[in-house]
Amino acid sequence: MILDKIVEATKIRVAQEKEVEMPKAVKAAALALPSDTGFPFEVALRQQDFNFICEVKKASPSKGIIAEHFPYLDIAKEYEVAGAAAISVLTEPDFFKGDKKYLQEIASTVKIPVLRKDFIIDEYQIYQAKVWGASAILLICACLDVPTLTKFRELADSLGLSSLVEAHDEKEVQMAIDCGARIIGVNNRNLKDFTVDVQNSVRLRNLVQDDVIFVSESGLETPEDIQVLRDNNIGVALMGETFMRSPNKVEKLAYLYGPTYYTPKVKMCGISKVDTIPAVVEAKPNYMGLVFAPSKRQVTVDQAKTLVEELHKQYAKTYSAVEAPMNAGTAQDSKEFVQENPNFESIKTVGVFVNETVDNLVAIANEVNLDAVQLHGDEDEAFIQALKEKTDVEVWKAVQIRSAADAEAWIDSSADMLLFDAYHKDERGGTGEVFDWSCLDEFERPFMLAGGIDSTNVARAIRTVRPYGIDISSGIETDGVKDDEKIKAFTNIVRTIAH
Ligand SMILES: O=C(O)c1ccccc1N[C@@H]1O[C@H](COP(=O)(O)O)[C@@H](O)[C@H]1O
Repeated sequence: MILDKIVEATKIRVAQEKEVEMPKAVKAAALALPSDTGFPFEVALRQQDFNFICEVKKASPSKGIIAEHFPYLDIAKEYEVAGAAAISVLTEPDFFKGDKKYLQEIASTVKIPVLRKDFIIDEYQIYQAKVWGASAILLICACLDVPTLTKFRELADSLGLSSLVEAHDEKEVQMAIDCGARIIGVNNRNLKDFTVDVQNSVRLRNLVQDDVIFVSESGLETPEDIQVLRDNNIGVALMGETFMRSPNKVEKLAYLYGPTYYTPKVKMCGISKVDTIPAVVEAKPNYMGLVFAPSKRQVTVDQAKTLVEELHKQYAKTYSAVEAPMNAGTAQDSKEFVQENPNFESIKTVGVFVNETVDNLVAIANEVNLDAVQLHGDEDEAFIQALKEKTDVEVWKAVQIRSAADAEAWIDSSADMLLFDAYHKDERGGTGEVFDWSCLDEFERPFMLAGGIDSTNVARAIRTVRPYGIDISSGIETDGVKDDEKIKAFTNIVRTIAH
């Protein structure tokens, strides 16, 4: 059987590797790394109602070479952008053409957790996985007995690594349960004859308790396959070949997930240069944000007026012929055009302030022609109510989140919109830091999600949090400057995944 051959080759490989890197040294290096990881692989696999582990795989014994051209880092980055929960990386060299460098480089590049996919028969390989940056290892029931599975799973736990324990039939599922697995994967491929039957994981699902993460592996290809898993209480799919053969992995994952049935509003914040306006107009977000608070993105009232006027002018020029053809071109300026075409919706403008007075807020909003003011300071409910009495512009309240209670405290606020951002001791916003979105799991009011949103996490943000809108600032910058290419890429991702 092929598995016996792989295990024999693995024994030889591990022996050779031990000659090159002494087990004592590898163990010491692994033990020197933090073990209080919080098991990000497991956390990620529970984050959404359905999650994908996407595999970086060059070849397999059953299919031969899958990817002649193998830009493994680009593939991994694309999986992250697409919204994969985790990435599986083959390190087995003889049969799967894997390599430790794939794991090392991918783990140090992406922010999502990485699984070492290999044939683990020796503790040495678990220490290696830790040193190479993995968050999880694969343990295969067909290669190990229950005492060894248990010992390896416990060792992985002690290092802060999760174990995906793979089974193929009833007996092996029982072995996985007996070794205390918290994640059980059922391989739909029979390693004896390579036949694939997606129903295999469905058939074995009921043998595993609900509190164990259940992964269906191999042979999955279509949205219908995924629906079958969902219908049978299976929340994770591990897929390799299907993704490897897809030229556009973002589109592929969106297709497998199916429609989101909503499109979040998008606010692009911290626009401070007229040069950026064409990219914003082309991207067509719902809101453009201008920062009036002290910040590297701060604009004066005069600069803001120019930016808003330029935005409306360029927007009208670009879209009026399509969206308001009757009056296109007759108005003298953009303000006049908007007045003459009340149904023509340009990009709305939001001013970002920290602890500004009510009078100043009203004056600036009028002068700049803002549609909303976003309050990022210590403004309380009484302040918001006082402000709302003096202006018709929308009032948004930004709240820094450390716990669910921080959001809950604002549930009854009279603010027109709540915006949740990452907590920072010294900064009021624009930090590029992400907070724990699970704090918003129970929050039942529309809100804007901010804080470190970028192209690599927006797909998961939309699918996991389903916010009313997404607010992005540093995520569309390079070296602190707004980047037209990032604005474009971000927009394409949101359009591809949310519809
Ligand atoms: O962007 C700023 O410089 C800023 C300064 C002061 C208050 C708020 C600010 N920006 C807001 O911060 C969040 C998150 O931004 P990021 O994507 O994490 O960089 C967003 O709401 C901005 O409007």
